[in-house]
Amino acid sequence: MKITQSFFFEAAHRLPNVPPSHKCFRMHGHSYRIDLELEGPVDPHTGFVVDFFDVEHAFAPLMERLDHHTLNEVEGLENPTAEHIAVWIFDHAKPALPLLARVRVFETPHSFAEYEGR
Ligand SMILES: Nc1nc2c(c(=O)[nH]1)N=C([C@H](O)[C@H](O)COP(=O)(O)OP(=O)(O)OP(=O)(O)O)CN2
Ligand SMILES: [Zn+2]
Repeated sequence: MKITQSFFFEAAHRLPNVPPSHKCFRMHGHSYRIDLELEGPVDPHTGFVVDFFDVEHAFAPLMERLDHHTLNEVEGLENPTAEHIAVWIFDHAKPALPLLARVRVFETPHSFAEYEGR
């Protein structure tokens, strides 16, 4: 069974490795949406794969590091593309969420990066 929980945060970033003529070379902001997908068996008693409240609690420390921050200043996100943010979130969230199977990072409603840990 798969479950997905979405989180939303605001952050600034710039992409240091695109040409200076690229608009994303300049500092700007996004309203990010993060989808955390967890996969595992349904507990026969609770009916949950994982309680959504527990997912929220486990993800809260990472939200603290991202929400209303300049992502380039976050260790490991010096080049904060959606792809790198997806990997960063997966790697940092996995220890607290062992059933984490996929992370999607939406920079806009119509563009996202997806990472499954490989
Ligand atoms: N493969 C990727 N391509 C781009 C990424 C990325 O992370 N991975 N990031 C960007 C920039 O962050 C850019 O700000 C993205 O904005 P954009 O898709 O252009 O969307 P906007 O809403 O800001 O602009 P519109 O003019 O409305 O399309 C670029 N590429
Ligand atoms: Zn951007």
